[in-house]
Amino acid sequence: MWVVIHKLGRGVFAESDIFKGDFILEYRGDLIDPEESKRRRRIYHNSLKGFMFDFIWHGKFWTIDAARDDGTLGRLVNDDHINPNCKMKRIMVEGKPHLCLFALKDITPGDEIRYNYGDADCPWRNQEERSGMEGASNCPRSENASEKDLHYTQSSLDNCTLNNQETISGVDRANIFPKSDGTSEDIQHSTDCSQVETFHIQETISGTNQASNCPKSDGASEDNQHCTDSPQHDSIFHIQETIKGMNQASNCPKSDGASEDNQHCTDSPQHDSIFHIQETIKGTNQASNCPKSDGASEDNQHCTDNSQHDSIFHIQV
Ligand SMILES: C[S@@+](CC[C@H](N)C(=O)[O-])C[C@H]1O[C@@H](n2cnc3c(N)ncnc32)[C@H](O)[C@@H]1O
Repeated sequence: MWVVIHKLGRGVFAESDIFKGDFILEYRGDLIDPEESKRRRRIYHNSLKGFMFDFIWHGKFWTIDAARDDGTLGRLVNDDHINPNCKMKRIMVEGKPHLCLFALKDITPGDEIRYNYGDADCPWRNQEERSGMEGASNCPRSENASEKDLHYTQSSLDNCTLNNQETISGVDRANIFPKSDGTSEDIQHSTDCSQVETFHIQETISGTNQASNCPKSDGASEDNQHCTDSPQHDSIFHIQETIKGMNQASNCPKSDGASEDNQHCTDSPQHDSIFHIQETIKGTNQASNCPKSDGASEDNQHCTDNSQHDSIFHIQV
C-alpha cells in the first residue's frame, strides 16, 4: 500500500493486486465507550473528529478513535459513497470488535482504497457532486454493526488453522474471507455524520454461507461458533495475528519442512500478504517477515520471492 497526498489530504493506494473478498486493512484506534466518546468530541478539534468511527455493539454506541497518528493506514482511507471498492466490517476477536476493510471488488495497483463512510452527511459529498472532490472536513463515521457476532478465541483459531490446511490452501482466494449472504444491505447510513446516531450494520462472519465444513451455528452460544474446520476461521486467525501485532516469525510454526503445519502456513500467499502488512505497519524488521523454515525450500522461495511485500507502505509525506 502507498499513502499519497492529494486533494483529499492523505489517501491509501494499492500497490499490488487485491482481490474481491480480501482483507485489506484494519481501522485501528482506541475502542471507547459512549461516555468517553462524548468527552473526546468535546475537546477535539473538528479535524480529529473525522477519525472517530462509531458503531453499535451490544445495543450501545461505541467508537474506534483513530485520532492519534499511530502510523497505521486504516485511519487514512477516504470516503467514497458512490463507488467504493471496499467496505468496513466488524470482526469479533476475543470478544472485542475490530473494524476491518475488505475488498468489494478486485483492486488493481494504483487504485485508491475507498469505502463508504456510511449514510453520513459528510460536507464534501455535496461539494463533490457540484464541483468535484474538493471538500475536506470533519465527518465521523457512523456505521452499524450486527448484533449477531461470532466470537473467536485464539485457541479456537489456532485449531482451525492447524486442522484445516487442505481446505485453506485449496480455497479460492475470493472465498478466504466470509461473504455476506447478500440478503441485506450491509451498510446503511446515518443521516447526520456529526452525531453518534443511526447506524446499521454489516453481517460480517455471521450469515456467511461459505463452502465450509463447519456446521452452521444458530448463534446461540459462543461454543457453537468455534468450529475447527472452517476456512473463514483461518482468515480470522490471520486477522487476529495482524490485530494483535504478534511476532511474524511466530505466525508459522518453525519446522524442517516435513510437517503439514509448516506447509499450510507457507502455502498461503494471502497470509503472507497480511503478515507483511503487519510488519510494515509496526515498522519492524523486514527481514523477519518470512517465517523460518529449514527444509521447505519452496516455501522459503515463496516468501522471499514476494519482493513486492517488502515495499508495502511507502509513505510519501
Ligand atoms: C479518516 S480521515 C481520512 C484521511 C484524510 N484524508 C487525512 O489526510 O487524514 C477522514 C477525513 O478525510 C477527509 N475525506 C475523506 N474522504 C473524503 C472525500 N471523499 N472528500 C473530501 N474529503 C474527504 C475528510 O476531511 C475526513 O474528515
